[in-house]
Amino acid sequence: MSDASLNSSTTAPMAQPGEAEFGDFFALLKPRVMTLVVFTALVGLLAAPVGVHPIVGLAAILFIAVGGGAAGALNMWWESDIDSLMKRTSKRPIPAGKVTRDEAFAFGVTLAVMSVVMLWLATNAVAAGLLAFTIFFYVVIYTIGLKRWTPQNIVIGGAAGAFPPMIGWAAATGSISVESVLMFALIFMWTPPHFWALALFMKGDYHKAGVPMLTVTHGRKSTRTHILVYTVLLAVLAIGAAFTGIGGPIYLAVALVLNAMFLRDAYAIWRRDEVMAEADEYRVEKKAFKLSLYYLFAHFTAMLAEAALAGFGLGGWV
Ligand code: HEM
Ligand SMILES: CC(C)=CCC/C(C)=C/CC/C(C)=C/COP(=O)(O)OP(=O)(O)O
Repeated sequence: MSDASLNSSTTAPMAQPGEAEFGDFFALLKPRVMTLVVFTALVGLLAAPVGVHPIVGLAAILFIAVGGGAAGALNMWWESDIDSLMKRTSKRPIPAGKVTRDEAFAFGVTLAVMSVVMLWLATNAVAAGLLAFTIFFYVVIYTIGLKRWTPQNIVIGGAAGAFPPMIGWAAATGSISVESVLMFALIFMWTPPHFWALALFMKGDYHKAGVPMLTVTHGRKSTRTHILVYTVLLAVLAIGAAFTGIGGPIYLAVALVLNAMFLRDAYAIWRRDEVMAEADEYRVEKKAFKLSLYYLFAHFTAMLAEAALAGFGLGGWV
């Protein structure tokens, strides 16, 4: 490879326009993270007390997925400089020299506009407006605004990832309700412990890239305390939600088990120091991160089960 085809700030290869393959564009959509995003949107849509025609429901979920993917592509467009510095992200399509920044930008904007317009045509203006706002929030407020500026980036920016069930609910009902706001709140409170557990074992990455994550600005001990505090608040919210319109006995059982497990892990993380964590290669932190994914999946599955039973006149506490 000639020097001219290397990126000047790193030794990463530079992409040539038009050479990217389908898989490279697909990777820009952050498909793995978006699976859970799309699942929470699906639960929002199905749990709503208004029946949706299956074709309309399928179209709505597809457009929400495309909108989420577009937001991921625009995030990678803006962050290609720091992505090339971090081990975890250095193989992404732009730093790996597969897709140019201009291609990623055009791809992201096209899909973002298309997803919003199509969701509007398929469902209603409230759902489309929420999708547009979510994309804007993730790309402009979180990625361009907060992420490189404040360690509260995750706490505030996490709202972006909490909107999808509200979008799903709005696609079915055309409105926002207490139930969909509760789903939002659950993801909002869940995001900080989900991310900070990972930040603890992705040691050095954010430091190297100069991103002011809590681990970098306030240190690792403080991050451990933050995880515990947020997990306690999350448990109160998640268990309390069992006694609202999205809950019921099945949800309560799931919430009690999962929150006990998550609290146990958060407490173990808080009790540890770096020497202990280094010794077992961050086993507890890795376990908590993995559990965070099951945690959210299980809570939303339980909400879906309650809503399905309600359809037969059996859900909730009545
Ligand atoms: C600002 C908020 C969030 C931040 C900073 C964050 C950060 C991360 C990071 C850095 C990873 C590591 C894996 C990767 O690079 O792909 C990850 C994984 C993951 N996140 Fe999050 N996350 C956030 C919110 C969410 C939300 C809202 C969801 C879904 C509702 C979610 C679902 C997932 C899933 C499913 C994975 C595992 C992906 C895999 O298997 O590789 N995250 N998250
Ligand atoms: C419908 C719609 C628009 C949904 C968007 C959902 C959304 C905003 C999810 C956020 C999850 C996510 C990819 C976080 C990564 O944070 P990061 O970008 O800081 O992580 P990185 O370091 O891996 O790039």
